[in-house]
Amino acid sequence: MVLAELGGSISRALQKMSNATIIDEKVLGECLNEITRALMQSDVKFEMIRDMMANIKRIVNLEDLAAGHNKRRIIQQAVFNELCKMMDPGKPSFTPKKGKSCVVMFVGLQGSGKTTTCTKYAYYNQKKGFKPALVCADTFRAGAFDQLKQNATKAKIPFYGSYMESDPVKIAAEGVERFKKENNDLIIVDTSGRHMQEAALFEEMRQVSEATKPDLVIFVMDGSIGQMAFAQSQAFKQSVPVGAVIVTKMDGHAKGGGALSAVAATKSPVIFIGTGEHMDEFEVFDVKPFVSRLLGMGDWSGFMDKIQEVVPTDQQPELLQKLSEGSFTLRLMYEQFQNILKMGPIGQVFSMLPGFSAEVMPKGHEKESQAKLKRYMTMMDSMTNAELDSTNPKIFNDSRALRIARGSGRSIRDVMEMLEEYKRLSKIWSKMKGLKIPKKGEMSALSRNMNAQHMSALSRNMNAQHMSKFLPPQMLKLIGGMEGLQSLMKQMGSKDMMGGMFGGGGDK
Ligand SMILES: Nc1nc2c(ncn2[C@@H]2O[C@H](COP(=O)(O)OP(=O)(O)OP(=O)(O)O)[C@@H](O)[C@H]2O)c(=O)[nH]1
Repeated sequence: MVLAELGGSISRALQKMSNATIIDEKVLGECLNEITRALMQSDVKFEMIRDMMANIKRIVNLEDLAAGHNKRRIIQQAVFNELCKMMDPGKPSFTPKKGKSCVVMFVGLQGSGKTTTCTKYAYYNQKKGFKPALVCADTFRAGAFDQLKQNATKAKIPFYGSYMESDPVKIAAEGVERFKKENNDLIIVDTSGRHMQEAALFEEMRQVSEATKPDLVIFVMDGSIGQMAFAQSQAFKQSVPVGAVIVTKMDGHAKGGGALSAVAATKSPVIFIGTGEHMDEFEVFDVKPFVSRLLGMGDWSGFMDKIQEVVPTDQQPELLQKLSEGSFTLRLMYEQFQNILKMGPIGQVFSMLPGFSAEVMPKGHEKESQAKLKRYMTMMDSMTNAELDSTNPKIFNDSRALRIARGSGRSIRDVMEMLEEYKRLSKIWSKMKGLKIPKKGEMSALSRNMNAQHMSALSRNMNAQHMSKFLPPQMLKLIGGMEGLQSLMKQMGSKDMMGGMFGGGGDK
């Protein structure tokens, strides 16, 4: 089961529970059993699932929850929090600082994707303004140096290695010294891949670590190693001070559950995931937005960042205004599809939108998904202005549907499918109704003075008082007024309040 499917299964279990008239022990038990099954199928370690379930049951004590309490929301929130807790060791990893020389050492099993990931990491940070350099201390695999050299040259990153020298400790120490002298602020050391049984190679890795004194050791693991992940990452942690994890090959059929085990075994956070063989197929990993996206709840701050990036500045206030009025029209959907098509890695963007999970837009199916959007847009091109600006899907009677189908060369069934999609999205996005937005002029001033990072920092730094001003009154009431909001923000960390609150998988 790939992670997107895991998210889908958990969302469905929660949805099934939400559809029940009364939530009693039986309904809750069934929901938790389904979630347990889904996690087991994703290779999550049994002990972790057991603890997660015990915690949820402790938080959601149905007997203690008075009738007025919103049990659905409390259960969904508990599942969300526990999933986050599983992936969050509670302490951030070391982050390199520009202009200050730092050494990052990569370790991992043979073939896990270490060498590829070293270059991706260097390339990513180079784009952020660092001066990275690569040192190849993998003298074990013939061809490792060539591979690193080739990748480094492509990305114009300086590198160091040797065809002659067979002592990795010596190469590592020399490389680090040289790049320190050359004022490179991010010196990345690639080491040989190991098998768990090879005690001598583990010793060698320990010596490289001693010689280079890394500020951060990153454990690279293949996302598909499943149940073995716990023991393997633990073995690495026992030899070198692993401080962060990168999970690779998350684009394939990786079950991904092993990643959670690696977090538990190394007590270190996952900081990036690899999603392909190419240099830029590399994503920052952030727990709450990830879980939010996994469950199809959207990643509001990520989405806001994307809006800042791609929606033309003068269209931003209008979009937010319309959303705040709750008038999600077909025209708005059309415009959003247009923006999405412009935004690039469509799967990524889609999963940030409330209502779309990664399951809806699976990686590898981007072409089909793009074609679908274009098909919908062609049908919308055959609509009248009144139809596009209406918020009432009931106006689409048989004769209108037939006209649109004929006009666009599609079948009535296609038109119906597109209208169903509109209804589904409209329901989700209507939760934005009442969203307080900056006044006219303020938004463009805001965009002029702020970049995407500022925007997400803004939503991160909001306190409950600020947040309450942005919430529709009925939503504030639903979560128990200011007091409820404060405790919810404490539980979630304010960063993803918006994603959680406006998300599709949220309250019912
Ligand atoms: N699909 C996919 N392939 C990846 C990813 N990361 C690495 N690979 C591929 O995995 C294979 C092994 O990657 P390497 O970087 O050579 O692995 P390594 O861990 O350095 O190998 P050793 O030096 O033998 O330990 C290569 O074919 C890479 O292209 C990823 O995120 N997705």
